[in-house]
Amino acid sequence: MKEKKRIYIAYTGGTIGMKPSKNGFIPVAGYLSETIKNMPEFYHDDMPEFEIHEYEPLIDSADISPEAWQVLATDIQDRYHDFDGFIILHGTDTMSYTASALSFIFESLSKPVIITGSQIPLSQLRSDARANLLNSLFIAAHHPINEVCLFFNNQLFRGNRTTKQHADGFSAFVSPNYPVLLEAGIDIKNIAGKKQRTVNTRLTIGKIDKQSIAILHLFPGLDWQVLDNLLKSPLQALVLLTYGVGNAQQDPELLKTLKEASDRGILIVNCSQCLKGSVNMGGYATGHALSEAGVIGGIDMTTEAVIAKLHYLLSQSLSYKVVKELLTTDLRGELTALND
Ligand SMILES: NC(=O)C[C@H](N)C(=O)O
Repeated sequence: MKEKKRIYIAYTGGTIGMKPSKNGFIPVAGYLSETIKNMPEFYHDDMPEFEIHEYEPLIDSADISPEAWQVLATDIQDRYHDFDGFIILHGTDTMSYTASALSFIFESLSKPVIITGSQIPLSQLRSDARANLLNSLFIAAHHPINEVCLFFNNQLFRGNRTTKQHADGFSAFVSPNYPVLLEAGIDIKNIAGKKQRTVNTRLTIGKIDKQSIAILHLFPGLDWQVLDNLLKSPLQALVLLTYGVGNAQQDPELLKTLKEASDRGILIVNCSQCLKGSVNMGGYATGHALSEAGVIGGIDMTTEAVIAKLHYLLSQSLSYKVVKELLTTDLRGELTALND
């Protein structure tokens, strides 16, 4: 008989393992593992062996942080040699941020890492957790894609390309600018997943700390004083959510404020408010003016990927120039390089 693959499950919290209480769903220690023990399908002959490591405390993913990302990455690094693949059980609210952050922190990943969760707890009727976890385990063992992936509602995505699009539907995630990697239907269909041999080399991980970053969503009538105040705070980077392909109001006051901030060494990244498509500051005069003011194009990265990338890059000892360059460089498949 073929030896079974071994999968490590890092259980951080989220709805998947929650229990109903009089104040709504709450994470309860031991509850998820107990529920799984009573589900024979997880022990089917075709399923891999798995070990669940429950974090303490279990959290709602609203409480995730760069410090917690570092703990998670170190945990996986410590167990890297003992397992064939890794699953992270996580709340959906910030799942795309964690998937993006881990993609950057893991600097030499050659085994599958799949992050998943659910909209309804595993123990509840009509839960999506059973399918999400069963498929994640099955895929990690039998269809490994050696990168940080996110599995939800029968689709395996590149983690750093995802965003949460639905607050209460089962199709909670989309990958607006990159195709689905695998589709779980009657068969597991490979769409854009790159198959590579799983090798047991050492996993190198990078440092990640909390950095001073802000996001500003442009809208008609935005008072520039608000932006000015934000840029006066001890800020390292600002993500500017602009219109369409990266356009902003053609107001000299705005451009002057941005130019001064970027001259002071604040990184200003231009991301579109649109879900799909890419920033191209050469497209319109309004966008061109931003690039003249020192604003960096976020290309087709999700806001989650940009935030994670900024936390990661600013945690390395890199010069402003190098960080600026790496922001627009494809590090882990998070952006479509302009010549692709
Ligand atoms: N579906 C979920 O997991 C939502 C939950 N609030 C969380 O993100 O932890």
